[in-house]
Amino acid sequence: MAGPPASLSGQDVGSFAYLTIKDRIPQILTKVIDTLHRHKSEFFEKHGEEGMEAEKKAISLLSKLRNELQTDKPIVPFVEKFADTDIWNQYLEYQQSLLNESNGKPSWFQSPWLFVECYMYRRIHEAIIQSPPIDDFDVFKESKDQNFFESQESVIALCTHLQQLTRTIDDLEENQLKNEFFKLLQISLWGNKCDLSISGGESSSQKTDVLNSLEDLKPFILVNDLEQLWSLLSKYKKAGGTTPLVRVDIVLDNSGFELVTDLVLADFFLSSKLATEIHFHGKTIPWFVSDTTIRDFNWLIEQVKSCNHIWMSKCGADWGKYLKMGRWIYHDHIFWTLPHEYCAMPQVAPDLYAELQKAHLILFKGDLNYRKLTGDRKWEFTVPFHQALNGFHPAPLCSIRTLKAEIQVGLQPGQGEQLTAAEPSWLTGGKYGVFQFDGPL
Ligand SMILES: O=P(O)(O)OC[C@@]1(O)O[C@H](CO)[C@@H](O)[C@@H]1O
Ligand SMILES: [Mn+2]
Repeated sequence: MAGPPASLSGQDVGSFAYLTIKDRIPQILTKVIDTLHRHKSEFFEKHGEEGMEAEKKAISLLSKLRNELQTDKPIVPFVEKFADTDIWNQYLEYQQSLLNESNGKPSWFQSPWLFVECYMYRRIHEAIIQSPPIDDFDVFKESKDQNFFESQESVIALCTHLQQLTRTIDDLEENQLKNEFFKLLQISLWGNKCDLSISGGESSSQKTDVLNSLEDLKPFILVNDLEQLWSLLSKYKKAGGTTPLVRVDIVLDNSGFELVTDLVLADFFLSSKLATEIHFHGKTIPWFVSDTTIRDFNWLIEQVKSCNHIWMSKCGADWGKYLKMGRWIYHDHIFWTLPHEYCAMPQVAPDLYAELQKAHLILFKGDLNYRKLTGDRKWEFTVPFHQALNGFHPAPLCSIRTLKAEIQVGLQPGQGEQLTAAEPSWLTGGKYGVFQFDGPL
């Protein structure tokens, strides 16, 4: 049998991968440098001269990185010792070995896009950890927080909706409950439109009322496996306590508005008794601009809790309690910020794979997770999702993703071609979305 297809790469001039490496990534780096500049006086107040020196050092390392990228220099190994340094450098050697026949060195435009894009964020982190005492500065924190504040109205609307729903949830008929479940899943899907790396780090918050737009957005869901999710979870609920623990894992994506939609969904899982335990998975380092770290997760819940709105603060208080009681559990693992595709998880991070195997359902949020699930490869549009997962089946899983990269599998024959003819940017504009399920029911 033929192996999986080639990786998306900057080699394909004019592709979204190429344009990302050429334009979007340098733009993000420039923004990071600017952020450090703007915090100069804060570093001085906190750390004196040493803080100023550290800022200078980080900026010079980042400028060097931007130059390497823009002149398509070879990818160089990491020097600073960190928890994942050896794994990263081994992966770099592996990429090198793939090129050995042609005697080339992996460079920015010649290597797989997934690899170089992850590498760029890891190099930003290296520049920061090499610059103590500002080595725990999150260069993206400001924009993540801004995204949350700018989405305030939508957050209030969502929290109010959730609180009204949970007050009467036990009286709902099965069909009504299913309807509400589908609504919150769709909100979580469209919440994924708001990531900050696609907009080159520019503000991209939620300003419209998603709740009232769901019907209008339905035609843009290209694969809709929501029924499978319902069958799977309602089966446990109907069995009435024969499976006393029902665990749903959510592999988080972006902080800000998207995280609120995920927490609202996670709250609903518990209130509806469709699940008894929610496990969240976040990033250990700042990643793809808007991704959630433990600091973002705690910060956001604290913000929701201390807000001057009765239903919003009630949500925050409930969420704090879930965490205290262990009904919500937050995990992080270095694997999520490695460049590997997920089919490599059993070898690279067997502990994480074993953890995921305990779930009854795993939800993978966002575009980058989709790219890693499918290996970021040039699959035909009609290849089944199960096949593109390439052996990654820890538990029943579902990708909840708006399309922001030139990759999509599991479509009907002709569907992809029709979309291409009608709307050339359908794969990358974030306008379309999928709920794509894999697993036994
Ligand atoms: O995973 P997310 O937050 O949905 O999207 C991350 C993302 O914006 O980053 C890349 C562009 O730099 C794209 O693959 C993708 O659209
Ligand atoms: Mn993201």
